[in-house]
Amino acid sequence: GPSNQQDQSVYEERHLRYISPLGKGNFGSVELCRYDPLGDNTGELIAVKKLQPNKQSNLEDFQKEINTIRSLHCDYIVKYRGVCYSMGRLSMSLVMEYLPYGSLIGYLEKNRQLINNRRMLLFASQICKGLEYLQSMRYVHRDLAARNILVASDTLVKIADFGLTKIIPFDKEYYRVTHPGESPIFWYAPESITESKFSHKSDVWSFGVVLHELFSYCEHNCNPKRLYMQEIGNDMQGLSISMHLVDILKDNWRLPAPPLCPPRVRHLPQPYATLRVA
Ligand SMILES: CCS(=O)(=O)N1CC(CC#N)(n2cc(-c3nc(Nc4ccc(C(=O)OC(C)(C)C)cc4)nc4[nH]ccc34)cn2)C1
Repeated sequence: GPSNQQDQSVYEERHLRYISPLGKGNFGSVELCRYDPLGDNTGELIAVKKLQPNKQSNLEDFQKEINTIRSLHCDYIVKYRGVCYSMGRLSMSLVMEYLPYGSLIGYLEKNRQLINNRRMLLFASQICKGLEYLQSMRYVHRDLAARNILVASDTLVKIADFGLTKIIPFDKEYYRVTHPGESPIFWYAPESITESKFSHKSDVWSFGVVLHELFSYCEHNCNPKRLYMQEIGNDMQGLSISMHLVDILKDNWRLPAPPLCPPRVRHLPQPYATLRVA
């Protein structure tokens, strides 16, 4: 690969210094490491994603995730750095840029007082531009949520975690998933719940839920899951949660605008109102 360390593409495991855990999911986990070939602690900090050594997480999906993130070059999408092979265990890890401020959820909860509407709209526009870039590459993210948005600085956020991302076939407008798996249904558009159909439009729906999280400052007592369950809980009749959710959405119930949401965001101008958002 290119000479300087920044564009490194293969990282040698022997120079990787584990520092701390950064995040965890069903099939993978992300760790903070320092890549320190000189052994003098001057190496760069990197985020390393490993597969959980359980049976379900399969290497093929991880390989697809690596190929996806490697093909993305956008200021509003977390950057691929390279891969690290661990021969002994015949497995590999994904090396990415380390975003020091962590997930958007923790950042909003911690810095709530300091963040005004102007900054909130800046973050929203950056996520929107990241999504626009993904759509220009025919990718559907399928897991757009505040938990998967990372904070690079006080004025920059990036879309991360491409574990569920799919490419829309050239002759279709949507991607149909065969195995719904662990679905984040409270961020899903109705057609994704009922027909496992994912498209640029369903990503826009999820972006609407992310806007709700943003203007709720990711407060856990008004997160989308809790608000939807409160609404559904009132008429639980044995149907599955997802069927109840689709019912209230088809009855045009929507997440209530967060109390602190500015009027111009609360009431989108008419043309945008047709943009189905959560
Ligand atoms: C879903 C399966 S998953 O396991 O693959 N996985 C979880 C996932 C969700 C998303 N997105 N994730 C990505 C990162 C991540 N974090 C960072 N920085 C930081 C910096 C600070 C902190 C922090 O203060 O944390 C504590 C716990 C509050 C001390 C956390 C993270 N930089 C990154 N660069 C590339 C990825 C990446 C973490 N979790 C993707």
